[in-house]
Amino acid sequence: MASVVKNDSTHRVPGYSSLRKNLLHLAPRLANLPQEVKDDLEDPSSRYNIGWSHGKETLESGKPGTHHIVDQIYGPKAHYQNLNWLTKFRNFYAFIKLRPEVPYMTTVSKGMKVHKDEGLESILTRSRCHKGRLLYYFPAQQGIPGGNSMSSWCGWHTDNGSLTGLTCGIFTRDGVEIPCPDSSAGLYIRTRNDQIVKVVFGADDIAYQIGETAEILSGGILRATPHCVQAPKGEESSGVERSTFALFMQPDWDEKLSFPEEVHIHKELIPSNASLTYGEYSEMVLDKYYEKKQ
Ligand SMILES: O=C(O)CCC(=O)C(=O)O
Ligand SMILES: [Fe+2]
Repeated sequence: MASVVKNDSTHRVPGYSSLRKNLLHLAPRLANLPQEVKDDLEDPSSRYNIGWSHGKETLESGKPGTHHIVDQIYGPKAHYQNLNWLTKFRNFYAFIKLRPEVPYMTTVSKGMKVHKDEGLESILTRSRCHKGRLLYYFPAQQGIPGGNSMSSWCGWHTDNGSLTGLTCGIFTRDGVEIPCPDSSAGLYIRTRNDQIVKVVFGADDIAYQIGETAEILSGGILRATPHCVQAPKGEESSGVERSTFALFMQPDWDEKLSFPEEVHIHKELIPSNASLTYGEYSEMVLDKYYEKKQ
């Protein structure tokens, strides 16, 4: 994990506490809308990267990602312009309110030089393609095979962007916030020396994870953080849902990336000494995790 930043007087995001709460409480509301409303928010042409997505992503060697997501791309991007889904669901203008965090978060990446004279910070600062994802985890069915595994809510994976900012998730039952009955539920990461660690941070803090693009562009100096999400277990956990928000900071779609000779991740996808745009690279990775575009 890159770091956990305290939302204290030195790093304060104005109004963060209420923005977080208001946003996260929208997740169960959206997830419980009638199916036809959610169908209308789907966008297959972006391979469910914006709008409503339920069980479309495949993580951890063929295991479906059991999480359910709503995404919004900030800023213009031809690839995503065919669906202005915000106009369909006005409440999600809350996403836009979190936008001022983007430059704040990029300061974390200060000093991470990705090639000769270009820092990750400048690539991320000029990017208009940061992606917000409101996540909702449906209550886990108790007593099903595999339900006890550490990755029972979301399979092990690394994020595709450069740096991911995560809010502290909330647990709810029927949309009402509750303390989680099982303290082992939540986000886990694997460290560089192969230890599995539960990520614990405060309601007003933001956790940052390193993504694949930062690993690739730094030639492996930075390492993408493998992570998964565990569902709560036991009878008293029935009906417990989880909601959180991830901000994937990533280069612009058209940003030309020079990949180092030695690539440590997605080796099979990236030709050696490749010069790809971030968009081309993303499409390759999406082919791996989603059904190929027809
Ligand atoms: O739910 C979380 O805390 C993490 C979500 C996540 O890993 C993702 O959306 O890529
Ligand atoms: Fe992730």
